[in-house]
Amino acid sequence: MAFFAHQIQRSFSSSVVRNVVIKNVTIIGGGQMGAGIAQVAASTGHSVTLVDMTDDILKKAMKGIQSSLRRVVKKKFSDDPESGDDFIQKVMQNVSTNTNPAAAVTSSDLVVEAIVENMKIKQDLFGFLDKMAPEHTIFASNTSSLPISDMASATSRPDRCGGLHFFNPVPMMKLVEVVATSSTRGRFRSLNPCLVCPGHTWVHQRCVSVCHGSKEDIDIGMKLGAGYPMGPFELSDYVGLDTIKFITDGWREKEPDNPLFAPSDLLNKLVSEGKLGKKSLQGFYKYSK
Ligand SMILES: CC(=O)CC(=O)SCCNC(=O)CCNC(=O)[C@H](O)C(C)(C)COP(=O)(O)OP(=O)(O)OC[C@H]1O[C@@H](n2cnc3c(N)ncnc32)[C@H](O)[C@@H]1OP(=O)(O)O
Ligand SMILES: NC(=O)C1=CN([C@@H]2O[C@H](COP(=O)(O)OP(=O)(O)OC[C@H]3O[C@@H](n4cnc5c(N)ncnc54)[C@H](O)[C@@H]3O)[C@@H](O)[C@H]2O)C=CC1
Repeated sequence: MAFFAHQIQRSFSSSVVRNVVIKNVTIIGGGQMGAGIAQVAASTGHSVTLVDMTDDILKKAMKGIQSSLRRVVKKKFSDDPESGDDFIQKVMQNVSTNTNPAAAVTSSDLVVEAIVENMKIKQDLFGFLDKMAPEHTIFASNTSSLPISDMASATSRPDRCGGLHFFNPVPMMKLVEVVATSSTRGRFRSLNPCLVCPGHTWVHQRCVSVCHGSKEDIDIGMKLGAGYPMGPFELSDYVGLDTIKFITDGWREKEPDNPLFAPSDLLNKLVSEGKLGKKSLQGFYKYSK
């Protein structure tokens, strides 16, 4: 988890940004990714404001952070549970919540958006926050698939916009893709200038081909045969089927003839029924709370 501070501060190295000390971090979107990013930022001593649309969502996010921290301290403080409790308390004190994004960015050094995977909604958010946040504030997106430069174009600070693509579950995954744009490249140090994660096509292909084999067989085969921790259907449920659909629909718009992005009736059906995966307790599989 020390990764967060280290990674962020080393990555944003434009002349505008180089001397900014990142202390106050605002995360917009308190879903599975936003809550995880808030957790790692708070665990590394940052003062975090987590923003979402309702208090209920934020309450759920805070509960999720607390239970994830309990899992973390069980290992980290296995010999000293009291220190583990202190750690959880300190981290939780570093996180506040707000349903008003304008108020949440007034003293922010870094904003990370982790809202729905939709360009228009992300652009509207960046455009709005641009008017509210101080000049030095860096805007980052956790997008899985959308071009950062298109989001940056909605702001007056394209040289201070980038991608910070965390992986799910954030507290466990050590990889963060740092995405530069043409305005930041050279000045914005990028660890891995990967713009799009082609792994999703693989997941998508499996969705299209489920009619040729059971999902259970495919998942078990990939776990036993390829050593993956989750099979493609389990992983899709874990990521969220709405997110998977947003990603693949976006790619199809760009490359309508590419068979890799052909629509999946099964995926569309599940999403239209509100079966979004683990977060809604039903997707390809059923889950209990
Ligand atoms: C969509 C995008 O744009 C990009 C993406 O993110 S794609 C998705 C990338 N993520 C992956 O591929 C995840 C693949 N899955 C995995 O790595 C693993 O299944 C997993 C780490 C999620 C869970 O591991 P597991 O062995 O299957 O289950 P489980 O036993 O519950 O967890 C293993 C450990 O991780 C811990 N853990 C799991 N999730 C956690 C969380 N959210 N917070 C804290 N700890 C967690 C557990 O407490 C457990 O700890 P112990 O070893 O001490 O028991
Ligand atoms: N789920 C995953 O495995 C991964 C997702 N991502 C990306 O992270 C982003 C978020 O994904 P998830 O956390 O899975 O989604 P999610 O559906 O769990 O959470 C999104 C949250 O954003 C909130 N929200 C939506 N619009 C908002 C707005 N205008 N203002 C404030 N809050 C708003 C929603 O209420 C919801 O709580 C997406 O861009 C996704 O592509 C990136 C890596 C992995």
